[in-house]
Amino acid sequence: MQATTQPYTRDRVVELDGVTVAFHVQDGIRTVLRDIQLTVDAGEWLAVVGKNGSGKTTLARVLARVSPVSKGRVSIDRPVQMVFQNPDAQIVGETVFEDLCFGMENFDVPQTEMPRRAAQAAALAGLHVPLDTPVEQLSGGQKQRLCIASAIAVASDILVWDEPTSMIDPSGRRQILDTARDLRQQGFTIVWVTQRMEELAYADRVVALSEGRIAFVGSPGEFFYGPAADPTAPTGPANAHTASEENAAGPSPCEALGFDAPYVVQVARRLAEAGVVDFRQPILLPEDLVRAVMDREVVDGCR
Ligand SMILES: Nc1ncnc2c1ncn2[C@@H]1O[C@H](COP(=O)(O)OP(=O)(O)OP(=O)(O)O)[C@@H](O)[C@H]1O
Repeated sequence: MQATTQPYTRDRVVELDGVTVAFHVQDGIRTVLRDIQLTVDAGEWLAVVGKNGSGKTTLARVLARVSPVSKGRVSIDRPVQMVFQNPDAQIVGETVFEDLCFGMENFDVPQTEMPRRAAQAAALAGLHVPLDTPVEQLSGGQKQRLCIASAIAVASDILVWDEPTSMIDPSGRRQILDTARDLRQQGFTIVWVTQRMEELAYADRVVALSEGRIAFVGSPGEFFYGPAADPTAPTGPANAHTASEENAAGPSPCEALGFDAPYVVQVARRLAEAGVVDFRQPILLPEDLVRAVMDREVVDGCR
């Protein structure tokens, strides 16, 4: 099974045209983003990766309209909210309800509308606690969900997540990813900034930044296996495993940019090189690999 089988509509909700962001620093001007051309479609999951300092957070802030640009055009047709790394830096209320109301007040949501919206947003974000729960009683994962609920409560359906899993444990990470996947299923547009390669499996597209420029745009399969691994490429799915073998010889875009591919991708590529598995779709998740191995028609030594 592919990780990204869910179709998304092709209505463009974000367009960056020639965006450059530069800051005045002590010894002159520092250009952090250079000539960025980027679109985001409604309902899409766009992952943004890059090394430290490559400009990911700045790009996220431009998308959320909290960072001005020095040059270029930003077109965004609806509210965008950010979900940050550190929930404590984002939470201002003493209770869940108070925190949700704070954001809604800033967006002029009528008082009478707030309880309904708060309850709905908390449920969508998977925050299943009474709304009068003190924030200090929430776990790290629940605080993240509160930040997500705050974003949803102000009627934003474009959520920009800036390394949301970087400060939480693996099980909390899994839950946040699942919440994002649920939201995407319900039509939310997700921009997911991360340095964790295994999280790219859930994206429709990956944008890789290097020194403030876009160094790669394509599917997660292309990112990890090379362009010919994309089943929609002209060679077609039937030839995809051959293409994967061809690509296996050279570095993938992921490797060329200095990242280690997720373990499952490394194993899949080795199995393909050894001729153990003919995968016709890029393997992105452990369950995809297990299925590809189970589905092979002939297993050496088991004829
Ligand atoms: N307001 C600012 N003034 C000057 N330099 C800045 C400013 N904001 C960001 N930078 C610099 O721009 C570069 C890119 O920063 P940014 O936070 O966008 O990168 P990043 O890819 O998100 O990095 P990380 O993964 O470390 O968070 C960094 O070198 C940073 O120091």
